[in-house]
Amino acid sequence: MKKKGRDLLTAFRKTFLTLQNPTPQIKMDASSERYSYNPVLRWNPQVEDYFIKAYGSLHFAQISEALTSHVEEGDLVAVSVAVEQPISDGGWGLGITRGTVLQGLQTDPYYFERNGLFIGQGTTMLSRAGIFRASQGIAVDMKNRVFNLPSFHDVLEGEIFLQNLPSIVTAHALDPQKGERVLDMCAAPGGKTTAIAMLMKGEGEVIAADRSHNKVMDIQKLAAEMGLTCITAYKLDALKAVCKRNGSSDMTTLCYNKDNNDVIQRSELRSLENGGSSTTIVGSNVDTACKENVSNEKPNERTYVSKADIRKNMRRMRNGPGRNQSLGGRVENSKGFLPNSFDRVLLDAPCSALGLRPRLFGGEETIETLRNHGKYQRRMFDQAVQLVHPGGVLVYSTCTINPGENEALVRYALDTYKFLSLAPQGYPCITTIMLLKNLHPRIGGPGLVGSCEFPDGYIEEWLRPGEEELVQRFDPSSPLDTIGFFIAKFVVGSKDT
Ligand SMILES: C[S@@+](CC[C@H](N)C(=O)[O-])C[C@H]1O[C@@H](n2cnc3c(N)ncnc32)[C@H](O)[C@@H]1O
Repeated sequence: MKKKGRDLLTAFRKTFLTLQNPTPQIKMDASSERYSYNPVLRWNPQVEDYFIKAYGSLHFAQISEALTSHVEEGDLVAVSVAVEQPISDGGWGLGITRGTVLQGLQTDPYYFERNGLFIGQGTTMLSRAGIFRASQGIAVDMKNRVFNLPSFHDVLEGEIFLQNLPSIVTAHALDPQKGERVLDMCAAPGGKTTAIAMLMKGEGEVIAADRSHNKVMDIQKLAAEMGLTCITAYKLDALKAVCKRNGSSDMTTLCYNKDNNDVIQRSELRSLENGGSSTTIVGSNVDTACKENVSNEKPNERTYVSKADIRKNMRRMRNGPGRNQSLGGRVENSKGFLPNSFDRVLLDAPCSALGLRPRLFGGEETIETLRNHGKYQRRMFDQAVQLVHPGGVLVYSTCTINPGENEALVRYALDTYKFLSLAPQGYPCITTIMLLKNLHPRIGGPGLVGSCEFPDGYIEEWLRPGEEELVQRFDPSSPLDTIGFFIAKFVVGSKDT
């Protein structure tokens, strides 16, 4: 292993890599000449502190990550790191990262356009999947470095998590508060879940659900890596997220009383969610609602500890919590949660992902499949809406530009659930400073008003005048240079009417 490559690995695993000379098999979307990204780094504040101390005036504040899914071993990639810039008030600012690298030859007039700091070119030693999976090895063998970058080795690993700007904005739109009970319904790999937990300063309960066992393990691993113990992850089908107690999922059942003392309220809730049983469940995750694999257990069955667990715990005691600390290979199943049992719910729905960039269209989506996404999302929304108590907040987001999955979902929601109203998402924001200061950024553009008639006569209704400014639509072709994304925030009113 070359020392240079090893030293740079940690940095480059989470650094901006873009295909510079794509292999002939890769075809770009004809309408898009460039690969562009707009990722923003979330810092663990202690690391930021350490980093600034360690590197003094260097002021690294962002490392952008934008590794296309098509990078294969042996590809030539451009590597950029975004840095903090001086701003007009004399301080340091995080200009929104633009890791934009145009494709083409060096003679291309846009060849050098990038707002990140271009640090050189290299050859990938692993595929993209390999780079993000491998815990050691060389990610990129730098062939052509512009200058010497200090090694990030052992400094940032497991401490930072990179996200697209709209994803970060989504967590801020949810605006979770300390001490609240928050559900992230389609949570894997846990990017927004961890952002939510960080906004809550680790105080409260963040429940992350996904239907995939392995993806739930990814959430657990990420939460453990980031030291976010307020996150509990479950395997759960979001289409069955509402737990039917005594055969009923009556939406008006109020399990959550805002006026009550929090502790009493939560213990009552747990009791209810465990079927009203007085059994005390010993061990972790007592907060699970209606758990399949716990609710019928006898207390003493929870005391069994496998040899593997003992070995793991010994390793942990010896090494302390590290990036490889995971909660184990077991994943808890959940049978769902009681109606009105959350302060806030995020439904970051599976979607057609037509906002992702670079988007290499394989022509796989048809009008029918796009409509099917919408139907699936509405069914999930029907569940989500039941889980938020009156006065709570529900945020719906997608990474698609398809109005049928965005504005049409909002229309459906407002027309179906009269107790829902769209909530403003914050103030216009031009720098990510607002994000870091926990202000509420409104960065995306307005939603689409009107409707669309399809050839088969089906009319898809979008937003009505006045509603467009209450949602955020991120257009990937806008100067903001983000992925395509959509965020709607609903406030839940009284469900009695
Ligand atoms: C857009 S991704 C979520 C990204 C995640 N919120 C983040 O920011 O890291 C959608 C997720 O929904 C999950 N999913 C799809 N159908 C589901 C279902 N019926 N129940 C629960 N999760 C589902 C997928 O496994 C996928 O992880």
